[in-house]
Amino acid sequence: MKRMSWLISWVGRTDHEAAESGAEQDIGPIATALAGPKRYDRIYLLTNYPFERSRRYCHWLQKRSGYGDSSVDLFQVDLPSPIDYAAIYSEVSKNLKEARLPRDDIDLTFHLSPGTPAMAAIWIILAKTRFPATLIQTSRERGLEPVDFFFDLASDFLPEFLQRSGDRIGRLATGLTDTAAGFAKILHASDVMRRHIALAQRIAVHEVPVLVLGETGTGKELFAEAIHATSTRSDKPFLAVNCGAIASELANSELFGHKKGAFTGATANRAGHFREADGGTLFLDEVGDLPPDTQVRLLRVLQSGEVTPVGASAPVKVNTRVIAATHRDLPADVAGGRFREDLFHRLAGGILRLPPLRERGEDVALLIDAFLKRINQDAHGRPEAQEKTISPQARALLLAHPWPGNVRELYHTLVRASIWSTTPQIQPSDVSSAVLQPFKPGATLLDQPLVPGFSLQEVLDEVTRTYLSRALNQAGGRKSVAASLLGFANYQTLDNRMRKVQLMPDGQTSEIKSIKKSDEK
Ligand SMILES: Nc1ncnc2c1ncn2[C@@H]1O[C@H](COP(=O)(O)OP(=O)(O)OP(=O)(O)O)[C@@H](O)[C@H]1O
Repeated sequence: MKRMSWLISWVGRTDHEAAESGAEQDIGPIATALAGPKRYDRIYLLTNYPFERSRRYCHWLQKRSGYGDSSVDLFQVDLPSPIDYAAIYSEVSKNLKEARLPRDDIDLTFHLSPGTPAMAAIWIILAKTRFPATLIQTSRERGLEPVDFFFDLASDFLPEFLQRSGDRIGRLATGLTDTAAGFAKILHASDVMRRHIALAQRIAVHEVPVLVLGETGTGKELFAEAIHATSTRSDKPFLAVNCGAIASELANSELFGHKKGAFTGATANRAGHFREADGGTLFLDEVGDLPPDTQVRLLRVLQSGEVTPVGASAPVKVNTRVIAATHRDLPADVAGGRFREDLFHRLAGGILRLPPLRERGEDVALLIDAFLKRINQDAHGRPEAQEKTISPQARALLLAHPWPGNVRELYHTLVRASIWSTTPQIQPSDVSSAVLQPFKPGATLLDQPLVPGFSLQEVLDEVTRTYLSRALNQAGGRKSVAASLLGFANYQTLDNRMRKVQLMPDGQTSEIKSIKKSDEK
């Protein structure tokens, strides 16, 4: 495909004056640009001067620069003032959109010099965001020169900008009531969460990638779903992928697809998750676990908006928003060379750092009540079910616990406490039995009361689950490493044990999937 090049510019005062004075020296910025070595296919001029005056300028320009009638176009743009930034931005954007820009087959060049400084500033903003373009300027002293800005608006400035404006909105919105629907599932009472929700709502409407950092179980996936549901992509797919659970040799094919025959076992074409989520959002959980070559490919996809399936020669366009998450200390991984710095910046179009539950006591209190209500509702109608309440002493124990597994752990502790308690009111002893702690002689798992409902198998499974999860966490999700930490001969043994105790590859128990289902109701 032959690419065309267009020069786009305002017609400024000095351009008009140059044409009107007929001076040979001072030919004005546009004619100076056209005197350069580059030949454009189209000269696209905007004017906020009387149209007739600018039309006469165009005739002069064509004659002077040797461009034919058909290659110079003039458009009238009405502005209330040539220094009204908002009007310049919206009128120019409208005009360029009407010209069906940006287009793959057209290289745009914006000329900064003609017009007011406000007009130049808007060209820079448009070139760095919605209408990617080369920037040039001209001056009497130096003639034509390119303008280089070594920054990327999305990765260098938006995170800071969003953080600042999000904080401001957060402060203004203390007591926020109009939380967007997608965020309603995120139960919270703390100011810190309110601020994060306000920031996330703001990020949601921007088309930037998002990085969600936080300990396990802090709600990273819940935020990702809410951001998707609040974005313009809400009617398109939301696909969650746990990168830590993908074998490294399959990561490229899983994410970017493959062609039939690309490798042994590739018996059919595969679209890959990027294309499966086309138009929507791809949630890359545990992104820090991606192998180095997949990190390179991911960066390329984010830069170009194209994926090249394994074994394919031609790239395919995709329009997939990425929200990435990890419980790892990603900046430390960048410093240690385990995660690419350029990818980190690219992913961090918006950054959310979700605080652990132990730093938000008000949320624990609210979540206890909300989860207990949900547990009672879920149990309703079962013959053995009893409506449970919680004693003040048991609640105090829950409030004092540090919750290393955060919200997920709190929910499961309440599920266990309500199943294990034999009375309608959950007592402190039920809570201390239900809280999972590292296996130590004398700890609660060894002190379980032998009462109806006790099951030795349940206790053993719980111990197994705890150790498998810890090993998977410590191994960053790599099953073979986790298996050797546990003293298993191979990862198949780990897989078998995980299946037996219903532990999902991401360290969740299968019960948590059922919370997600009930969340979706
Ligand atoms: N503020 C909250 N309100 C209600 N439910 C929550 C909240 N935070 C988390 N949860 C629930 O806790 C569970 C864990 O949350 P989520 O999966 O989003 O955490 P995560 O940070 O992505 O965890 P991981 O790092 O282990 O993948 C989910 O079932 C989620 O619905």
